[in-house]
Amino acid sequence: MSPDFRPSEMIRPQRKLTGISAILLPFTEAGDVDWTALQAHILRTAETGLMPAVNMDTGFLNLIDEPTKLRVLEMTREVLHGAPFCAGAYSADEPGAAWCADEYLRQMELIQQHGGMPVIFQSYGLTGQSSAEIVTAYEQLAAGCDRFLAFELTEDLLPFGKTYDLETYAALLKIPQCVGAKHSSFRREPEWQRLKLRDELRPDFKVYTGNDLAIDMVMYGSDYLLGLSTFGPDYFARRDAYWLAGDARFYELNDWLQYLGMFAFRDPSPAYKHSAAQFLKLRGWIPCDNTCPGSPTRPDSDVPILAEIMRKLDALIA
Ligand SMILES: N[C@@H](CC=O)C(=O)O
Repeated sequence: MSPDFRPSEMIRPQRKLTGISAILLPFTEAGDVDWTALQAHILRTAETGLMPAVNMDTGFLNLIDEPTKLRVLEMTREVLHGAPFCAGAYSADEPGAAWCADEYLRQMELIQQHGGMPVIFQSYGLTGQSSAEIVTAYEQLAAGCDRFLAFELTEDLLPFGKTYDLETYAALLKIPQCVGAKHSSFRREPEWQRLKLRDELRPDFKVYTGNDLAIDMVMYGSDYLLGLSTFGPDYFARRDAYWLAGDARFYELNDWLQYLGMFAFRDPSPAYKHSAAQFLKLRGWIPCDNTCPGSPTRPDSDVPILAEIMRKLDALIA
């Protein structure tokens, strides 16, 4: 990092944060999607003031089939009655696949028809290209919509994830339809660099932290699009209100949410989705903590630890 780069100078107190929450797709004992619980969680999230994001990693976008994706979009539109939401656009493929703009454009069109803003979920075909080709790919997608979010995902969560070089990121900032980007490298430095670049080149562009291991990146100018917030949109909404008000209670609430994030996203991090299900069951919000077939699980011994964190968080927002 260059010597002129001082994160402490980037802190932006009392800022109104934009929070987007990647909704967990819940499952029943029989292994089917629990549509009732999903509907309730989308609504609960929107009612706290966070924008729901469906069909993301937390929604098992790379594991669910087309009818399920479509039904999630339909349900989200119905339950939100015109309130804004985001949804992942993804073209399922294999290592070595060629870039497939047509399938992305089709998915983006579907999302927009349902009233959502597309989030470009990475794929082998997208990230397997050169930096210049990746920029061209986003430009192609921009021609198909008014607004979209880009998304850089850590390979720790999905093997086709990629963190772009800064030149590529700067090129994304030049695409008018790309109004923001979720950054999930799970590292602070590249996100600080992106914030710096954003401030220089395009201040209205939103850098959404996807760093569940450093949720205080919002203090430095990031907004957020997190999976962790699906565990407790109410906790996050309160934390954000404390930040806006300059209320010292922000810090302890953030500390406990971070403890939850560190625990849930520990190695193997893709199992965080089962941690989310265990936590939502403890909260009484879903009846079953089954996760999507094919997704890794956590041991039952995690449950008492999650319960202790939940009790602390509940006390902090009481
Ligand atoms: N939970 C996120 C992934 C991590 O950043 C998502 O669903 O996209």
